[in-house]
Amino acid sequence: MAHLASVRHKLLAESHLAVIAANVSCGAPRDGAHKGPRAIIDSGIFADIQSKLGLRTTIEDVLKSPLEPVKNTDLAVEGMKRARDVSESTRLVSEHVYRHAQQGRFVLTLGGDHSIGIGTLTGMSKAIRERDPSGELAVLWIDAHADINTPQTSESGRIHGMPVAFASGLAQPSSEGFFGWIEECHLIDLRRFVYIGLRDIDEAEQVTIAKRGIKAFTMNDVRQLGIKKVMDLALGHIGAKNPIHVSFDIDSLDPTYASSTGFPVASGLSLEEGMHISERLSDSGNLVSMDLVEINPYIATSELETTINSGKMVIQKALGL
Ligand SMILES: NC(=[NH2+])NCCC[C@H](N)C(=O)O
Repeated sequence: MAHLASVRHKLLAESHLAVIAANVSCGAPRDGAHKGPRAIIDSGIFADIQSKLGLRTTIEDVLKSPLEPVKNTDLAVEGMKRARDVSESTRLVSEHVYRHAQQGRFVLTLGGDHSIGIGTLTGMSKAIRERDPSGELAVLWIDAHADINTPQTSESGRIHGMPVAFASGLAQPSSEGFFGWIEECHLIDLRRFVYIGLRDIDEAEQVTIAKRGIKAFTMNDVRQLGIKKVMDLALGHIGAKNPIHVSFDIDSLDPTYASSTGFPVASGLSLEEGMHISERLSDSGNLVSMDLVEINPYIATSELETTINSGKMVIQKALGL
């Protein structure tokens, strides 16, 4: 039987894979990402994982019925479109993630647009702090986009471009209280945060990354250094002991491997490079949770199978298969 490498982390007490279907698309301008989780689940990936790894696998939907795009809530509140819906759905994601992580389970959250990262990062941060006060959560953000806009800097007002800002405290709750559920104990520390795959960064995001000294490997860096060296440096930056959460946006991959997504950007990671990232994380023994986001079955439908297959491969490698 294959070995679930990540179970080695001391914080993972149970042989239990908690899959959270974050069927949320209100953070993105286009509808459809809320169908991403089912598309992945229906591919049969978990039956495979369960039988090969002997893991108990549970699957939970975050929203009973996905919120429909509602025109009149589409107006921006203090720079955020659909603030109420995204605040509420990410709060639910955070609670689900926290509940499982607190029990020592590996948490895999399927998106959904990337706003759900607000929920996964905050839920994990809180759980890790409680379980091991000396161990701080580290985050690897694999993405074509930096998703670190604040409501003030965002040109689109879409919250899937803001999760890193909300989860790190750079973005503040609105005066009406949206995202007011995020407390100090939920926040991640950007000193233990690394980007890989960036190639479409807004000007204000560039400034934030430089000003905060956030570790970032763009696609140019990946081409110059090679993915192996990039992973050596990323893991070195994080430190050998800290538990790791990886937030993998499918659009980090080149559109050849993943075009069923809302914001594909040319010249991305090859599938092999994506799998290398997962494999290295699994081998580190420190991976405790993962997101796979932004698969949108309504886009490039003829390429959906390829996109899902790419998603499956990066998940399987991360779990040690
Ligand atoms: N998760 C994503 N696909 N993010 C795309 C964000 C695009 C742009 N930077 C924005 O803030 O609107």
